[in-house]
Amino acid sequence: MIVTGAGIEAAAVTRRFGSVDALRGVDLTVPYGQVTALVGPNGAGKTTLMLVLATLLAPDGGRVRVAGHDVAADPGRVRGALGWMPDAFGMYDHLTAREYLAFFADAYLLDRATGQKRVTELLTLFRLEEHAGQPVHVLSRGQKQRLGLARALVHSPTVLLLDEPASGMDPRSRAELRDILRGLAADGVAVLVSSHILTELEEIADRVVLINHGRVVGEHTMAELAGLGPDVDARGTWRIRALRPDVLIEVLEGRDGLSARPMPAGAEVGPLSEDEAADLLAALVAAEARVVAFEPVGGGLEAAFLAMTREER
Ligand SMILES: Nc1ncnc2c1ncn2[C@@H]1O[C@H](COP(=O)(O)OP(=O)(O)OP(=O)(O)O)[C@@H](O)[C@H]1O
Repeated sequence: MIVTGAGIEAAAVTRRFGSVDALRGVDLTVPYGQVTALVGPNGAGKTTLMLVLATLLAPDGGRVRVAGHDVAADPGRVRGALGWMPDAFGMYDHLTAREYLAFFADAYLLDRATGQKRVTELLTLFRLEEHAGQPVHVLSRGQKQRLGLARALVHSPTVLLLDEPASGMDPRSRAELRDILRGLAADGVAVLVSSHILTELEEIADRVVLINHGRVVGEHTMAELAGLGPDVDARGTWRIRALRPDVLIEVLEGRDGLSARPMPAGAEVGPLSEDEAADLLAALVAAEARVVAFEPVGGGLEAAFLAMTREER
């Protein structure tokens, strides 16, 4: 395990497709021992960046080191140190789940005994033992996602890249994914994960890198985002429940320019800053709406995401 430097160090990375500048000078550091989230709207450049980091797409300019190795000069060493789970990946459908993992253990040149032990460990970790003998094509989407993550971990990588890993997973699998990623970070692995499911990232990630139009536009620790205060230009959606929903709706309708969506026994309102939310709560209490819940949806990360994309909507 490399303990100095960072798992990923990218500087001024550019990549163009025809007339589209997908990456316009990305600087990114992914430290060991942490989960870093890569968050941005559709088309921001996340997948393009992940492909560059995974040595699968050559950048036009800039410098990228993964686990201390240059992606252009030393792609073999990068791949040896890197676990990669793309958002859509091929499966060798007629192999069984166990054969599939054993194939990758061979590809990473693990000796037979170590490979078999590792495959069994991963089948257990991802609750796939009872499917070990089944062909991959009969697995459900969520089971395939779990197998894909197991595949990425076969060679015990020190840097892990995951593009939308939670899509298709049920709540239990997602909770397990969270525990597995936290466990890998605790073991010193540098994890970079992209996702649109912001509430989940808040539980998984230590820090978030916001990307938009091919550039990094913000970096925050989760602790910073949790503490976004009234002086921060970030507005989020708030979920309100009240024992008198009729009074709640009356107050919301009486406030000019407020965007509200009714929900069972309450409403979602926003985007609102913390200051505006505090004013609204005071008005609801004064009107005796009997408020039992008033909370931000998605928390600080959603607020930061909405602030980043607000100008475009
Ligand atoms: N092979 C390609 N050929 C042409 N344009 C491409 C190619 N790959 C990506 N692009 C363009 O580059 C930009 C960034 O795309 P990218 O897939 O990296 O975004 P993303 O952030 O992963 O988006 P999403 O959240 O929708 O997956 C987009 O404008 C996209 O159309």
